Amino acid sequence: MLSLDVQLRRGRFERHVRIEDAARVVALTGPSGAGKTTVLNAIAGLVRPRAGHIEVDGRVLFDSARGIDLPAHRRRVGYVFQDARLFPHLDVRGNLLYGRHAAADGPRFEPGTVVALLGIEALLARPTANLSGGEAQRVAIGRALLSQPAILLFDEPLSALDQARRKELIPYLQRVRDEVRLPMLYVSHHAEEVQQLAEATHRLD
Ligand SMILES: Nc1ncnc2c1ncn2[C@@H]1O[C@H](COP(=O)(O)OP(=O)(O)OP(=O)(O)O)[C@@H](O)[C@H]1O
Repeated sequence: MLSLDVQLRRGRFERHVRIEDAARVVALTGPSGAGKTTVLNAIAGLVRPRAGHIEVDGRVLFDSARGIDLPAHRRRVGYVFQDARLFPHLDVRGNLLYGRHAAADGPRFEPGTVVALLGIEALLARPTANLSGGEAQRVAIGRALLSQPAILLFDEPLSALDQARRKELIPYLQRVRDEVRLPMLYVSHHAEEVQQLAEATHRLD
């Protein structure tokens, strides 16, 4: 699970955030500019907190008092953004395998399992340019899983989709939640989405 207690600063924005929750799937909500993306970026190692600590399942990613600050590529964070951010020069298979890592203790997520979980078998040879928004997000989630993450971060992954596509993607997110059983931090503005996906909610005001 996630244990985070950090002092964040981005330009003139400064705030303290503490998330200690026994729940495995936590939604992060709050108004625009409250710092939700900054929290995700701090966990991913893309923003350095001024002070504090970040732990995932007891593994320390950052601890200012102990001088620990793992580089982003060693944090084992799977990050899914609003837009899928797929590589346009690679087909779906190439995107899935791009960030593939063999974890030291053997890969936990295999391509075949991940492809089946997300229902993307038929897309493997497709270029990414003509995927629908929902298909692209499923590929982005698959790519994140194949990097063998210890935690999944979602930054409003449904917000670029229309209502119908949102409804289509929710069951896949629920399957990921229930079958891969990783800690998840899920940023969303939508109460209904939060209620369908998260076990607990942490609000930044
Ligand atoms: N690189 C940066 N330089 C300066 N200020 C920044 C930078 N990145 C973010 N900020 C500021 O930090 C604050 C928090 O931004 P952040 O993107 O984390 O908010 P958010 O809660 O995710 O908002 P939204 O819901 O609109 O995505 C904002 O005031 C933003 O302007």
